[in-house]
Amino acid sequence: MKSPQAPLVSVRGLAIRLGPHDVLRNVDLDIAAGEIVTIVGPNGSGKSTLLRAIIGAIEPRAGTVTLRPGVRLGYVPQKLQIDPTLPINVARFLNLPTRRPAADIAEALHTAGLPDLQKRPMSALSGGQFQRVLLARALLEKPDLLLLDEPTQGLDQQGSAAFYQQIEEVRARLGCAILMVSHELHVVMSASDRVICLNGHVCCHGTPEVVASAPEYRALFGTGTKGALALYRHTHDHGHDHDHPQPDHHHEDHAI
Ligand SMILES: Nc1ncnc2c1ncn2[C@@H]1O[C@H](COP(=O)(O)OP(=O)(O)OP(=O)(O)O)[C@@H](O)[C@H]1O
Repeated sequence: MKSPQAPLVSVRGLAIRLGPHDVLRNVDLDIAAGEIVTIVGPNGSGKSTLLRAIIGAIEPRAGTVTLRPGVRLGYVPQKLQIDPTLPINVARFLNLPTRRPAADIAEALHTAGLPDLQKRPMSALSGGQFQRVLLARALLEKPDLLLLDEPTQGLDQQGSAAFYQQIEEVRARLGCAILMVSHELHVVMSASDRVICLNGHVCCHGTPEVVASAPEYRALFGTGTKGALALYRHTHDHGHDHDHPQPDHHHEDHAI
């Protein structure tokens, strides 16, 4: 029987092959309750694949993904295409595939930062509103761990920053952990307790500042985002950081 302190998810020695590609190898990762962890990495580095392995959508070639018993996951995929000619409003969308109590839907939309949009057609939403509806849909699962795959794709920098602040709100309100993938290092890092830099394997990890100055990270991304990182870092005033030890920078082959 695992203790309540066991990680929500524990990944060990994960290797994944898709077609001819060895997409992931030797990935170790733990996500603790309530922490916000961001995965960064170049295109094709296996970020989406790692999330999909965690939700059980992809079989590992080697290694294990262990979820704490009873843990609930909410997943926001990278892409969700909705036929724009389909006459479906927000409330109806959130009732698919399972009908939900209206109060639950209203609460999820509120937590996602979107009150009073239930009757709006999905096709009439802005990019930021659409992402928040997807977030609300994941929140309906009352997740212990929320997995977000590039949730701000297509949003401008201001929209992205606002979305990540909403994510912190969600964590503060629901206490769920969040594992998200992002390209926008300079924006997203400010909302993260820990950052994992992935390139088929874990290149480096640690606090945003530690990763931003790690040689492995700089080799992949250069040094150009440091100023923007400082710009978007905002003050944490609700004390949660103290509950989550922030590991120092480690090299690959160490458990995270
Ligand atoms: N079903 C598949 N069959 C074969 N190869 C695949 C499949 N899905 C993904 N891949 C390959 O696996 C690699 C990792 O893909 P993945 O989508 O996990 O990367 P990513 O880091 O999320 O990339 P991006 O930042 O571009 O979204 C890529 O080279 C991709 O082409």
